Amino acid sequence: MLEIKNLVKRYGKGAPVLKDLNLLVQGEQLMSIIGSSGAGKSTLLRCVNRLVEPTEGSITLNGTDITKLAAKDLRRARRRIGMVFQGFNLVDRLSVMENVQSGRLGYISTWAAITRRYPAADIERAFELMERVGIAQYADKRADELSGGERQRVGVVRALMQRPEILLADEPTASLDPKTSEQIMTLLRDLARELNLPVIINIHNVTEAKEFSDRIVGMRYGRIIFDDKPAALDAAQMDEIYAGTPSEDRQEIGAVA
Ligand SMILES: Nc1ncnc2c1ncn2[C@@H]1O[C@H](COP(=O)(O)OP(=O)(O)OP(=O)(O)O)[C@@H](O)[C@H]1O
Repeated sequence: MLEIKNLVKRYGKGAPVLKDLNLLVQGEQLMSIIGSSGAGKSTLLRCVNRLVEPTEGSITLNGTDITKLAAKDLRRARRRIGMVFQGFNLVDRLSVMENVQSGRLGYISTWAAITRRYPAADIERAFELMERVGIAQYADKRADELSGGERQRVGVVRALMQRPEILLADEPTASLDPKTSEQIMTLLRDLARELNLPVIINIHNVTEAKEFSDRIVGMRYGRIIFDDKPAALDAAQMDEIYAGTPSEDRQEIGAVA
């Protein structure tokens, strides 16, 4: 369970971009964060693993307040938080298996990692996960030989190798074509259920968010102004979340009822 309480983020001496934000996320649900550009979606996601330092408030993951941790404990806590990126963040010249095993860095010895002598249990788990997401046949291929959708599957498996307690995905489909995007969203939704894993996705495409999420959080100017099931996201709510966003931009992302 992730519990965010009274979270405030200020960059430097600027006005807060997250304003006293509260959020509770439990297992087995795919939650999408939507909102216009600059609403604070990325900042919120990045506060959870402290890629961005929160200014005030607490972020508690299954009993551990992440905001209170010093370097060593923070490193340990970060292993419990999986992250999937828009640009996949793979090492192109390494194989799929090597990329996947990098999710276990911090668990295995540096020597084992350098010599690529991964524990048998890690190899077995990697194959199980790769088979689950449909990339096992590419284990020995270089990451840059794969398509975008396949690369994002590698990113997902790498994150799952950590056995995370929560999975954060920052615009995971923004670099993909519509059909592949749908496949990745389906995969993330199904994995949330299968692994009883809360998945939080920061996403621009409202059509996808509505189709695949169990819950949608709408942000505006650093605050949550909508938090409900997708079906509850009506025209009035959408107008509030996207007020000021040009209508052609809203059409493009499906931010119209
Ligand atoms: N490193 C930074 N330094 C200063 N201001 C920042 C920094 N990162 C983000 N901001 C500001 O914080 C606000 C929220 O940005 P954030 O990227 O979290 O929004 P977002 O909703 O994710 O936007 P987008 O959809 O465009 O990615 C914006 O006003 C942005 O300019």
